[in-house]
Amino acid sequence: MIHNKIERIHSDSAITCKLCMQEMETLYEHLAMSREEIDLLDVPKRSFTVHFPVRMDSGKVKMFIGHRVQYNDARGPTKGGIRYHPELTVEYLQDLAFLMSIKCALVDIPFGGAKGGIVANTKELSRGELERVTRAYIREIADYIGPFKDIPAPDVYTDGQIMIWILDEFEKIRREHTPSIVTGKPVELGGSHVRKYSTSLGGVFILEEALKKLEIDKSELCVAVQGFGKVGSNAARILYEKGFTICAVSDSAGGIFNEDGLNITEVIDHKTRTGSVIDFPESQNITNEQILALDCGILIPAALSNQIKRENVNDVRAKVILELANAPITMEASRMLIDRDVLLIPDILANAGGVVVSYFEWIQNLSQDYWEEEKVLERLREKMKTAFEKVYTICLEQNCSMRRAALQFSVERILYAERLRGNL
Ligand SMILES: NC(=O)c1ccc[n+]([C@@H]2O[C@H](COP(=O)([O-])OP(=O)(O)OC[C@H]3O[C@@H](n4cnc5c(N)ncnc54)[C@H](O)[C@@H]3O)[C@@H](O)[C@H]2O)c1
Repeated sequence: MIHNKIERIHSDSAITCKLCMQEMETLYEHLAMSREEIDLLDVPKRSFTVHFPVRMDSGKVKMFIGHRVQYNDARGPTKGGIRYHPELTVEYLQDLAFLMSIKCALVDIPFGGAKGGIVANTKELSRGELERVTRAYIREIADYIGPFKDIPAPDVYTDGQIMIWILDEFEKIRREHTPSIVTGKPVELGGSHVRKYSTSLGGVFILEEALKKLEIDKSELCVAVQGFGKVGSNAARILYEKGFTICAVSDSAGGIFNEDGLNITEVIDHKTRTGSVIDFPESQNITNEQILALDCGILIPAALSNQIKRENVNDVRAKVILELANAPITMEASRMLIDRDVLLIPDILANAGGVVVSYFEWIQNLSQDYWEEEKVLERLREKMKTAFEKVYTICLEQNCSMRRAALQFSVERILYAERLRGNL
């Protein structure tokens, strides 16, 4: 079950990459980029594969494959997750690392993009094997990572515990404490407050900015959230606490609707008790197709990719869509929504809050000055607000979609850094 979910999230990122790569090709033409500029952006700076033996619980030794891609470091050390997946390929990691470069530039944090991982099915590893595989991988790549070279983070099927094994192995090799080598650590060992809900909160800040631009008061619209996992439930909770009316939420079993609003604190309790949001008292059960078609004003897809497509796009009635999931809307459906003047806030902007708080964790580790939750919140708000302003301005000036504006803005920032360095 868990593994199926991981497969889906893995393929979600593949779809995001594909969509962005398609959009990039039209962007190259739009910006009339030179051959040198395209060539420089087209390839990762460093991309490598390591092979290493690990002793399994059976006593036998098994060979594993690991990859790491450091895409573009013009703006700073590279940053990106480590995922464990049986179908991981270096080509796919290159696309993901490129997207990380774009996201970091978009929210103006001084990092380039990276991505890496191990070809492994974690379902088939014991905890001890998982630890030995992680440590062996880090020994192989230790010369190429570091707080000012490349900083890993959690991704699909890796978590805070794995980050701590990475930290510990790296510190053993270096023989000194280096908490800034990795982000996504538990707060007790150098992690940052807010990290657990940073993606959702970053998206909420962006949504608030969008509503200001549209001169819409939160009391005028209600919100529907598709997906009630880490990202969706935190987004619903934060919006509810801020006084938004959340009229519908859903998970893989289905959704619930109450036009007067749901008490999200109680919905979270109900889901913890029963395993799903459905059958919540004082609400009507609906399907996942129906939630997308509600007359809700604000729609937040926070589940899987490809949820809104040609077949159902005409049913969508929201005025604002915040893409917290990766690639929840196909390119064709996106165009149709934009033609209908729906404000579509793209995933690369809407869900960038996670990497911003990773950056804050890195700063706190380097300075050994740990921030209160309030300070993290304020600084996250500032970063997201600034990124939104820049993207929205381009969008208005060039009459283009927010996705195009976001990609354009990031690419121009990266190319500018390359020019300053004399690489162009
Ligand atoms: N976790 C992060 O920080 C992060 C960052 C960036 C992007 N994302 C993206 O956000 C999305 C959600 O990630 P998450 O970490 O919350 O995952 P999660 O596994 O915690 O939650 C996924 C939720 O979607 C629900 N779901 C599954 N199938 C569904 C369906 N057909 N209809 C409606 N709901 C369905 C599940 O029941 C669950 O509630 C993914 O696209 C992920 O790539 C997550």
